[in-house]
Amino acid sequence: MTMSDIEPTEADVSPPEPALDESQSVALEVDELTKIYPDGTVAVEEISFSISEGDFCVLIGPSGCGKSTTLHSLVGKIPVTEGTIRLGGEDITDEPTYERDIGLVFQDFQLFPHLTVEENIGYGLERLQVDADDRTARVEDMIEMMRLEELVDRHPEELSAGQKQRVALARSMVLKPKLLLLDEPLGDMDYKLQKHMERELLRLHRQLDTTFVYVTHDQTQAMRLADQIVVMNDGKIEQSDSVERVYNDPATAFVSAFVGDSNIFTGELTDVSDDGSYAHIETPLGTFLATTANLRSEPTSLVGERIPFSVRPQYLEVTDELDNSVSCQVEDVIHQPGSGTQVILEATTPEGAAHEIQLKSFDRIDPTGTVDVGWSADHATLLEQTSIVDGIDLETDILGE
Ligand SMILES: Nc1ncnc2c1ncn2[C@@H]1O[C@H](COP(=O)(O)OP(=O)(O)OP(=O)(O)O)[C@@H](O)[C@H]1O
Repeated sequence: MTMSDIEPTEADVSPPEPALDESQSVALEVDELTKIYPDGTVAVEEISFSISEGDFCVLIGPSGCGKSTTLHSLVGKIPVTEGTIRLGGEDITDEPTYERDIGLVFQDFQLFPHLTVEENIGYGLERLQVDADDRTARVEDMIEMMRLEELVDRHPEELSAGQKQRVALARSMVLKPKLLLLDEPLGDMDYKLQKHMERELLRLHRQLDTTFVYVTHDQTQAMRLADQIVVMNDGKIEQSDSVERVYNDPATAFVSAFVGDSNIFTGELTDVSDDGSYAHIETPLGTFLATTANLRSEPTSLVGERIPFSVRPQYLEVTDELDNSVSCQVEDVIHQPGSGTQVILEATTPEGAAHEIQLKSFDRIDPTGTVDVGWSADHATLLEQTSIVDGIDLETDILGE
């Protein structure tokens, strides 16, 4: 089979969109930030990203990847080792916390227990010696916006988790910061309350028109909230992009596996089409055609190398008429009301090794049958290699040698 024998069935490879809308101005710019703790731990290493004004940016990544270190560096709670932080164009890297114009809402809210809701909200303005009339007007505005009118005289111990969160937000927002940082503020809430508070946060974000940076390790929450997602892994940034691009065009194998479900195949890149858009990957399950659109390296420089590609479950179809197909045994059919059916399949290599494949289907699938599963080359995204994904070694555990 030569490359020219195969034309992709869906030639809808659109050029990559810019991560940031260029009509918006940049609120925050982090450039080559490194933090090494006194014991020598390199918590973040040369990370760079920027956020447009008014955007809701979510920082995600597994535990220990450096999210809190990044947040605490932004707010000035810890000194950075190298790099610069700019807010609204101004270098704030060495400024003290109170001069940074950045608000921070903690997971446990850290409200003052001896103060009422109203006093908690007004506390920062009083410390800044804002005059009494202005202070009263701003606190009243916040109370109205956060729908806290009925609760102004209560103390924090008399509030629910959701109400505490609204007070914590009000206390930060009344100071009109340029940037609001939220450190897993919904982490301890039950599922239903979390969903409710997510909607509240989105409403407030729209109303306040402030730039938000929100930290979580919950990727589904990130997808619901974010305009922009920064995916971190092991102290580095894997991808900083719009939600759509992180999901549909993951830059690395780590992003593909961490954000949403994906099928990852690994094999040797054997040849590249004349225009460089597609490549053949020879895997133990067969040779597949995949798009090179997301590769950072020149595709021809990867000929002969082992490289993964990913296909999202919704892009697999029960057919042998697309660019790629493989015969699979149906292992499990899980019906999910409202969102179709998730099918777990198993493809077996000639050597007898099994490879699990997931697909979403609205068709009826015989739970005991064998099916041909196919996907177009444009939905098979070649990825830059990251060797460890959530403890899975792509080289040895997924279609390894
Ligand atoms: N004060 C410190 N001294 C030394 N190492 C630290 C310190 N604080 C954090 N670390 C280390 O730095 C790395 C990044 O930690 P960080 O808390 O930023 O990660 P995280 O992504 O926020 O994790 P989690 O989601 O679990 O909160 C980890 O290896 C952690 O052990």
